[in-house]
Amino acid sequence: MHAISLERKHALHSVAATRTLEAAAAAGLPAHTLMRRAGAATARLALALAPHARHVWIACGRGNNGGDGLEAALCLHLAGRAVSVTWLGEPDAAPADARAAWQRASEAGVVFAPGPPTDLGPGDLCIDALLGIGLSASALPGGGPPRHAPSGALQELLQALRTSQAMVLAVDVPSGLDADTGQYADGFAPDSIPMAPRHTLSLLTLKPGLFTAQGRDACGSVWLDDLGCGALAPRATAQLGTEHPVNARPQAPHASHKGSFGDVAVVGGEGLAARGMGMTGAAWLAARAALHGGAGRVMVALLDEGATTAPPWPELMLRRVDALDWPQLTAVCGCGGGEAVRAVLPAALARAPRLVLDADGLNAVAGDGALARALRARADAGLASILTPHPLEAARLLQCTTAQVQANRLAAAQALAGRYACTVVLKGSGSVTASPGELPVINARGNARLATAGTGDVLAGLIGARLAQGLTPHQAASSAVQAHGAAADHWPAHQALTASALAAALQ
Ligand SMILES: NC(=O)C1=CN([C@@H]2O[C@H](COP(=O)(O)OP(=O)(O)OC[C@H]3O[C@@H](n4cnc5c(N)ncnc54)[C@H](OP(=O)(O)O)[C@@H]3O)[C@@H](O)[C@H]2O)[C@@H](O)CC1
Ligand SMILES: Nc1ncnc2c1ncn2[C@@H]1O[C@H](COP(=O)(O)OP(=O)(O)O)[C@@H](O)[C@H]1O
Ligand SMILES: [K+]
Repeated sequence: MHAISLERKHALHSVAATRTLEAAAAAGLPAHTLMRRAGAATARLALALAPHARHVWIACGRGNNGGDGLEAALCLHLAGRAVSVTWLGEPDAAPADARAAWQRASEAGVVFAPGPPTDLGPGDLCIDALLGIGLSASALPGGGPPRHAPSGALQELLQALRTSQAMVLAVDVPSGLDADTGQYADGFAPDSIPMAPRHTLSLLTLKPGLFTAQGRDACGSVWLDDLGCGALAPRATAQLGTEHPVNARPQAPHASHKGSFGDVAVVGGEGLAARGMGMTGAAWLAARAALHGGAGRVMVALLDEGATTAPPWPELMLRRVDALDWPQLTAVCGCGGGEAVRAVLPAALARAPRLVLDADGLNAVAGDGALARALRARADAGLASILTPHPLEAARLLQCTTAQVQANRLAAAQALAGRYACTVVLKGSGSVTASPGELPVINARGNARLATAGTGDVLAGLIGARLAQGLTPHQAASSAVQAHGAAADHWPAHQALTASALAAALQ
């Protein structure tokens, strides 16, 4: 068992892949072995997390997730801990593994109670073994009419886990969360983020939904125990994090010059005169991030007719769009681009060998079939493209709703990558980078301090810098997303995180 470090990459497996592994592992082991291992692992982690708990309360559901909880109760009881269990199951209706666990726990004298002890305090521990990967998919948003609604008893136990002052350890997955998508099933989403610390012990595999959408808030710290079956794991569904260098310009040769690190041109920043909304700041932010991200030369082509302002940073060079030498550039197109960016896109799509398309550049493609076809054609011409939509922009590109994108972020990013034959970064908590033929990467770095205007422009600039320095689109995008998130994670608590400061902090 180990805590999941975000400093290195990890394989992620869908529920279906985990079920395949579970079946293969169970076939080679005596009956009930996996559940006993799961219970023992849960008990070990419980003892490590709350060594001084006066009481451990375990909420167990009717299925095998509840069976893991019963096995954990037995181990903790045998270790001399004060344990009580609330079990929603019945021996006659329980699956075989869970029934055996109930029998062993009962015979050993584990205490069963209708609800949690009334005096659970901050030093105590709750274990959430209500629902695991058997959560019915029909209850998920968009999954059709729900077969289940959470019963009153289940709701009460969930509420007790969420309002308890005691730390909560979730077995396999926080109950009600879909382990594939990170979305709660209907009726399971909490009203607010719980105050007590959360831990999640994922069993057999790490699942993608633990790290994207609602997953990060639901899980807290994530641990993995492969139950001794890691060697049987099937092909990964996705990857958590990346090991590409956080600093994309490590140990450059002495005989380098500024042309060795690529030219980035940021094209965007509609002026105030066009529609009464000045967005030139977005272009400067992307340019500054490209500079700090290690690009050799950074140019800015503002979509601001008649602007004669000097660059706010002298390292940045102003260019008119018609003076851009497209074939030599990595173009970052769309940041603050407004309506004006539409006119520039045909040239950018046709001529830029490396293109990062952000914000209004994406909206223009979503609303114009000719631009969409031009984007799609770039792959056949050997031109590299990266799209960086947030969920609303992704929904426009996929002609669906934001809720549908969020319902399965991994699938949405992969669908976009397939549709446009390019790399896609679907932003938001647990950003997903998907590219045709590559394992998608979920980034679990970053936090809500990034939810401030302009951080997306900074990301686009950083991706551009990495693409200009020769990383593949998938590497450039996934490593930049990780570096952007890591910068936010390391941000001093007492210091405001603004997009400008973030751009300057990048390396
Ligand atoms: N087998 C093994 O080898 C191993 C399995 N392991 C463990 O088993 C877990 C998977 O167990 P599982 O398949 O029994 O599913 P589980 O998560 O307990 O849920 C099923 C229960 O929930 C109910 N239910 C479902 N949806 C619902 C909803 N929306 N609202 C309300 N109720 C809902 C459903 O009701 P039913 O459909 O029966 O009416 C049933 O009672 C896995 O996460 C891991 O912890 C480990 O020990 C490793 C080895
Ligand atoms: N809660 C969050 N957790 C992690 N990352 C976040 C969160 N909120 C925003 N971000 C990140 O911040 C950036 C915001 O980008 P975007 O929505 O395009 O903003 P803007 O257009 O203002 O620049 C994205 O990289 C996104 O993933
Ligand atoms: K659970």
